[in-house]
Amino acid sequence: MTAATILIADDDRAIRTVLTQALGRLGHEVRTTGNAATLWRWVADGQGDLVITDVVMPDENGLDLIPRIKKLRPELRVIVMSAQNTLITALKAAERGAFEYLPKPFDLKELVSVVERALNSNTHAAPMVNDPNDGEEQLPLIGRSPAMQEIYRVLARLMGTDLTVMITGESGTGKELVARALHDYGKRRNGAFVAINMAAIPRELIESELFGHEKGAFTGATNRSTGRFEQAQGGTLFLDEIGDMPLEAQTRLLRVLQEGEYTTVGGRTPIKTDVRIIAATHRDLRTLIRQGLFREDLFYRLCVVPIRLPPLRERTEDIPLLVRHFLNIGISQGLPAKSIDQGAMDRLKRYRWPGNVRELENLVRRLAALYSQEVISLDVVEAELADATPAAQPVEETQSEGLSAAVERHLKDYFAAHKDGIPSNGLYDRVLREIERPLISLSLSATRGNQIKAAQMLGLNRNTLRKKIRDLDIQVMRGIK
Ligand SMILES: Nc1ncnc2c1ncn2[C@@H]1O[C@H](COP(=O)(O)OP(=O)(O)OP(=O)(O)O)[C@@H](O)[C@H]1O
Repeated sequence: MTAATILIADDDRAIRTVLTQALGRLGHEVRTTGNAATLWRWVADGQGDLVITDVVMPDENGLDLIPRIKKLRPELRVIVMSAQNTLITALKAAERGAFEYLPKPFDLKELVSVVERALNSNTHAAPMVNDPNDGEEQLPLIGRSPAMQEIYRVLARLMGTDLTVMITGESGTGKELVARALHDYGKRRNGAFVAINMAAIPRELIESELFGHEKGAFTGATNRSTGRFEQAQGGTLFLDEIGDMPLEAQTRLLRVLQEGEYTTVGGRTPIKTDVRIIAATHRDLRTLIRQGLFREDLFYRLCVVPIRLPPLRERTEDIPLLVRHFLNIGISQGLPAKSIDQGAMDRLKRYRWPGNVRELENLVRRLAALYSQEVISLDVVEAELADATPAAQPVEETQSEGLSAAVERHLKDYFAAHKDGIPSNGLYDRVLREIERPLISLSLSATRGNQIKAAQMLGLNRNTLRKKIRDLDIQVMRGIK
């Protein structure tokens, strides 16, 4: 990388110092200021090869500066850093033509790599998009955890595109909300957003629901009917619970994705489609593929951009914000204003939330509607959670999850059960033994105790297997299955 002049605007002196040192060490000349006006003066004077700017500064919002910079010097790249870590900030930065958006606190290594990318990539100007959302801001997604930040950044990058997106995540993690945000803030926001849930429609009707049918196409088809593809023309089609789509419908969908046209059920004339597809599932599609229940070719067509929504238990720092958000919704619906004390909040953060944000939303609604106290305390939350727990673990979830997801689930509980989340030393070997023991036992029982066959099946040397059997203290009983 050749030495460049980097202009930095941030009202936080510590950040200016850290960046000056880190970028100076790479041989760049760094100029820093605590306000937007100075930054603008430098840019207008033709100085600098790259701009790094904060959003909230004493004199002007850094995001407002970007369009002016882009107009005057389209080739100048702007990196935005912000502690206003919402989807809207990420979107605005992308829409106004920022090269990259980094939520604060940022990782210095990442910042350096973004700077390198900005300085090395060719300097054609990023496309300018008008900001559709300068007015009232209603955040579409709540949460400022690092996990959600990552989601916002991916969403912001996707806004100018029509790429097919596959959203995975447990039930209630906000998959539909993300699909809607992609539509509402994307290129197709003036078209329709049409959602169809594969699990909620009788299997034999799915094709007709998707593609429409002609009069007389099947018993009961007394009239021509339009399908969701037609309704979503020019907009977005959200295929929810795609893992539940019957194989025949999958084949038809694949053809549509390949050829860009379809025929109605019973119809012959091909109809061109102009629909952006977003699919979602809470199931492990790779397992379904192995079981022959999902087409691998369709999977790759749909999975152009995969987005994994983390379960709520992996972003417990979002819980206070979500609680406040749902309490506010309650107030707007006429429920009394309430707050939650620290003990109760801590308990909510420790709970597993198998039903994720939806479960939290329902709980907060119950708390707001059913309890008279203004401040909700721990005992109330305990009572509500005790009621919720038995039905909370979705059986299907554990049945369809893959091995690595099951191991991950167990390990998370294991970490969480230790003080400060730090288990005692020697964890690696302990965990491997836990996995090796059932693997070897089951292999031996499958081969009726025949160690030669078991070693072959496992792909282990016979002596290695024997040693493992000894070390792991596994009982070998010949002939018993
Ligand atoms: N980040 C979030 N901010 C605010 N509300 C959220 C968030 N995530 C989810 N919700 C709310 O939680 C509920 C469930 O979200 P959504 O229906 O999008 O989940 P899902 O993953 O599609 O669930 P399912 O797989 O069961 O269909 C909705 O009421 C949604 O508004």
